Amino acid sequence: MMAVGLQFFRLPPEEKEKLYSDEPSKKIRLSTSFNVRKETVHNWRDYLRLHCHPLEEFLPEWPSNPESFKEIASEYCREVRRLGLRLLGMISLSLGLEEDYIEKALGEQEQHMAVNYYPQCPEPELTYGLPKHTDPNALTVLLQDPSVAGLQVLKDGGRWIAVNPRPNAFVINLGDQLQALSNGAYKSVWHRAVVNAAQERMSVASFLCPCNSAVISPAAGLVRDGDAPVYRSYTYDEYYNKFWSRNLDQEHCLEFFRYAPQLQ
Ligand SMILES: O=C(O)CCC(=O)C(=O)O
Ligand SMILES: [Fe+2]
Repeated sequence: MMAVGLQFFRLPPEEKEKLYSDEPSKKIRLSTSFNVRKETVHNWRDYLRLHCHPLEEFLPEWPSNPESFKEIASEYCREVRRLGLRLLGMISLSLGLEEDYIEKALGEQEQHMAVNYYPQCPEPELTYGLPKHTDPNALTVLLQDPSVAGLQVLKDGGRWIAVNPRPNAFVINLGDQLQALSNGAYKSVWHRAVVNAAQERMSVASFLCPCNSAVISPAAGLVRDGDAPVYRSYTYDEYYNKFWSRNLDQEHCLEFFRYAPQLQ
């Protein structure tokens, strides 16, 4: 997957330009930084963002250059989805919920993929590949470049620590929707990607997302008797629009969805 992703980014600019768009609602697009329409300072990243589920619907529009892209990336997406759904089952059980609780709550989940390409950067201390953010979706399966580090997560207490690549391992990020569904028991991790002057770097992030109409609210079983839920209910559509209407590096998007009785 990494190799075919890199081949894509090595294509001549005229070829890649055909897919360029800075419109977040487009389902297949090549873009740069994070949200060029909202940012005043851009980041050192290009990314190919693809909707991946149902595959048959989106596959025809995926890049056909490099030639093997569709075949390799579609098999990768199928396997990642199976892994992600298994993990959601285990997370449900870990919360004392039925194994299929989260899967049901998220509805027929969408799946998006970001193939991230961070070129070598002559002055890496002046920028980020991706600044501090949490993932707005439910669960992210992240494939890292096996030979170049760059991902960092924020630990309690405000220290950034490197999550260096390990051979044959994925990084699993819990996203905002698992924090909301678990009523804050699981935290959606702050993370960022730094760049470096010596080497380009890639990562492939697969995002499992609730279906747009799914109504997300803390699981009733996790709100103790007499307590108010931490978050109000909302549709994922509402959440996702809020997320893309902002720049990264701001407060946690879930803060806008805290339970406030007067708003109910
Ligand atoms: O490049 C990385 O390691 C992080 C990518 C990421 O956080 C994202 O695509 O949301
Ligand atoms: Fe992320």
